[in-house]
Amino acid sequence: MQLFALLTRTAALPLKALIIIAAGSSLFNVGIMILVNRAAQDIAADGVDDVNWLMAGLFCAAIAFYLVFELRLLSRFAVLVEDAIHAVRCDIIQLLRDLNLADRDRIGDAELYDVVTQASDTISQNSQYIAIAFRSAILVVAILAYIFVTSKTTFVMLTFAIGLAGFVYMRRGQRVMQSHMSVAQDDQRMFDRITDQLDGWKEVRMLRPRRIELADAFNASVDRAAEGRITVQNASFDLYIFGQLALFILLGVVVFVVPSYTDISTGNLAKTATAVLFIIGPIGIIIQAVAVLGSAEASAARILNLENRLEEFSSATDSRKPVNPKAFAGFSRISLEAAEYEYTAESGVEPFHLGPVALHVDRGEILFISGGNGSGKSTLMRILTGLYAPSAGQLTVDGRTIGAVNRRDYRALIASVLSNYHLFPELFGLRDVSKDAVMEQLRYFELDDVVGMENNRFVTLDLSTGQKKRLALVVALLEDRPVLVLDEWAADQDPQFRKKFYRELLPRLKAQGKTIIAVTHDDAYFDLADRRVHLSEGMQIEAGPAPAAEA
Ligand SMILES: Nc1ncnc2c1ncn2[C@@H]1O[C@H](COP(=O)(O)OP(=O)(O)OP(=O)(O)O)[C@@H](O)[C@H]1O
Repeated sequence: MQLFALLTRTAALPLKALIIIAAGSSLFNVGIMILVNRAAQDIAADGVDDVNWLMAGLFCAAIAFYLVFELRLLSRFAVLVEDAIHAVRCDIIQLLRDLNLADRDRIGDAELYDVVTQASDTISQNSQYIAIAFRSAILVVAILAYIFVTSKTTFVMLTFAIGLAGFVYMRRGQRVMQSHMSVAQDDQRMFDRITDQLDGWKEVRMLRPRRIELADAFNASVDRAAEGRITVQNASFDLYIFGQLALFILLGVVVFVVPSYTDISTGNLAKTATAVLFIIGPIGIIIQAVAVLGSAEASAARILNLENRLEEFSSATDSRKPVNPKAFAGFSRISLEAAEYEYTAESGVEPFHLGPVALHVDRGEILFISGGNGSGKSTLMRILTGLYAPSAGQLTVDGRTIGAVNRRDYRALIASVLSNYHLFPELFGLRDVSKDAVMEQLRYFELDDVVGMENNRFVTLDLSTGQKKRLALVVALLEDRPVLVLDEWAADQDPQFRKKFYRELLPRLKAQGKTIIAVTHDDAYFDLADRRVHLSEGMQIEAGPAPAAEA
């Protein structure tokens, strides 16, 4: 059972303690039943006289003890479940943080959000059912033991009937569980459509047919998800009805079949019938729990499935030893030696292949990378930044190959603004940078009027495209690392600032000893580069001489 595997993954279930608490709760529950039976027997024998205070007192005491054990069981289980969910969420986020970019690209956001939020919440919200079902199972055993003592024939008949009904019930329960899994997939598709709507807000607004078709697609995904839910609910309801029916049959067996086929006494028949009435409650709870736990089981399966995939990826990822930021601090040359990269083929489409590429950049140099759209520049930058591992050839620093063991040390050399960069509202990882240093950079990038800092947070990120890119470069420069990697940074800048970037900032950074690797289409500034690599359709071709013209 996946749910059990998930709950016991981080710490063994304290089964002994739980059984003791559940047994305590069941014991007092059975005690209540025996007291009721006994009181009924006394009344039948002696008629109703005064209140039997001893029995009433014992009855109240049994209820009080039952409550104490029951509450303890529920709270213990809640802590257990929350601990397990917390641990699994942390594990998944940790595994995700450690993923290579190439593997990260293969995990859908919808699946990730589902696992970290919805699937975990489903388990958390249903945890009390696990506890109550566990207690109910023990209670059923205890009541059956009582029936065994009262009438062995009834016990055999009941055990057989409960076993048969339980078998059929569980088989039907598996089908419900499969329906839960397909509902989760429908939900993920619906989430993708919502993302399309939110991310494509402007595009949707601008083209009415797009709005209509996207709305149709969204409605279809919502309908599908709703249909799936109805199927699950109907199946759960069927299961519940089947369970109830089985219970009535059970009662019928005791009242009609048992007296006819056994020599049970009237007194024992009454006791057994009461016991069956008492067993109906816990069996009913187990029935309800199985129906509800189907969704928890499906959620646990989704969580463990994602975790397994992440673990598979992480076995091929970078070493977990602590990063040594000084490992390559004194480097002289970064090189790519016949490096190649190929994306994973998706549904029959020929994957893009980069390389072989051979290049080097020496400390303090400026390397430009140029090429047409889709020629592989960004892919090359991801290799140069250590985000992608080359599928052939190698990335080296002063002859040392960069691989799984030292890739994180290598990345500590580099600050970057890549394509699809993300601006964080806070200066994460830059706590030691003074506010003055930040303000100085903001002034240099002419952002001080629009972006302020408060408590290490930017006051706003509501900026123009070019301003956002400037802010991303501010953050990269504050990282103060020896190598700066920029992917078409100047593309969104106005001509004045573009000139300032090429003619003032880059030479200044070079003078400070920074190594700069930049993707650029600005051929008017190619003369700045110490060397240039040109790509065409993934192949490295000889870079032409840089135009001498001053922009
Ligand atoms: N995650 C990915 N999975 C599969 N293929 C990809 C992926 N990212 C990019 N590609 C493919 O790799 C090729 C090169 O993309 P890349 O982004 O490196 O080009 P580029 O030179 O930076 O283009 P541009 O100038 O348009 O930004 C493209 O044809 C693209 O389809």
